[in-house]
Amino acid sequence: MAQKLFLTGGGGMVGRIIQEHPAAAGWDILAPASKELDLTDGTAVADYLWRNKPDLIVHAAGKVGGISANMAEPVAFLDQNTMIGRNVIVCARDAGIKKLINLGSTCIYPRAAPNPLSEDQILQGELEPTNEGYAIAKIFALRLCEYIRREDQTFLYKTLIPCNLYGPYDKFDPKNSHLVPAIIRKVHEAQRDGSSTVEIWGDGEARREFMYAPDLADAVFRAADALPDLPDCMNIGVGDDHTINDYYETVARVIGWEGSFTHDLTKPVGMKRKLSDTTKQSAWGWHPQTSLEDGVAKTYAHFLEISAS
Ligand SMILES: NC(=O)c1ccc[n+]([C@@H]2O[C@H](COP(=O)([O-])OP(=O)(O)OC[C@H]3O[C@@H](n4cnc5c(N)ncnc54)[C@H](OP(=O)(O)O)[C@@H]3O)[C@@H](O)[C@H]2O)c1
Ligand SMILES: C[C@@H]1O[C@H](OP(=O)(O)OP(=O)(O)OC[C@H]2O[C@@H](n3cnc4c(=O)[nH]c(N)nc43)[C@H](O)[C@@H]2O)[C@@H](O)[C@H](O)[C@@H]1O
Repeated sequence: MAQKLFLTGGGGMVGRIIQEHPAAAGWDILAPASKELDLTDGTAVADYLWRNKPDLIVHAAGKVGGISANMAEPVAFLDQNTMIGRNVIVCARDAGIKKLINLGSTCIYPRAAPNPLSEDQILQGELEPTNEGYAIAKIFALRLCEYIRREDQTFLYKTLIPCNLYGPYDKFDPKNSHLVPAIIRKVHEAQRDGSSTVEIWGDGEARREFMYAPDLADAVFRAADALPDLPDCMNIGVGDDHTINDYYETVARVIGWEGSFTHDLTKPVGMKRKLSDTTKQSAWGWHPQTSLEDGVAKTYAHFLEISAS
């Protein structure tokens, strides 16, 4: 009899990719959309968990977006993600569910923390203002898992802290895109329209670490089978980063567009660098397998599919 997995955020990029991972076939997955189960409704979440009693929860739901979305809606990013995190984690504990994987984000690290960012730097300094609300909500959920474990070690509530992610089912709308899907759309449209230039936000010298989301799904299923051995929180990353300009060059190469780039220095740039320390991940014996070129090519192929449909 397959174990029951309650996956929050099943309709999103990470959630859909988790359900497409080969290991998903070994689980009986419950993945209600927000219209079926609004995770901001604590009573509904408690009722759902008591009725379904999953063996494991993977918490991938949230209000998620890139730098401009975070700057535009700090209240919603803080309020919704805190409510969702509290309801999923506390209601799980109250329902006696013993296994939970919570997804954090490397945006929780102090903006001035020396890179690479290690897990012991959490709360050791001011947060990045452009996504402070979201980061506070992510820190809240991470600490909530740790406190529950501190009160009762039988609750295996652990947090995986992914670096920036991209991949199929990403958000390509400029309103809430992260960098990679934003570049894919801009360069694709420049090629389609015969434009010779594409605009980069900022000077392009900021650095980011982006991991292909299917690699995170692989780490999640590996973690599901190894929860007792995991630390309370662990970065999940590629362990190397590139400048924003490099990402634009890579996407242009993959798409085959040979134009040039301009820089809009009035645009927000966020953290100068956000590279995760993958020492714990390496000790755990896992590393992502997808190169940036391959990941971008697969994401672009998916983008073309959904654009054509
Ligand atoms: N994308 C990144 O670069 C990145 C980096 C690090 C960490 N993460 C983390 O990874 C997780 C997944 O991110 P993602 O990129 O997959 O996000 P996403 O594509 O925006 O998906 C988020 C999902 O959360 C669900 N959701 C939002 N509010 C909800 C509510 N009130 N009730 C129920 N469900 C709700 C949405 O469900 P519906 O579609 O049904 O509304 C959506 O499917 C998040 O925890 C995020 O913080 C993401
Ligand atoms: C993982 C996510 O990281 C997010 O921070 P963050 O990496 O700056 O979020 P991104 O939106 O991926 O921006 C990454 C970097 O790319 C630059 N950039 C250049 N051109 C563009 C563009 O066209 N669109 C976008 N979106 N960026 C662009 C942007 O200025 C910033 O320095 C947080 O806001 C979220 O909360 C979350 O934590």
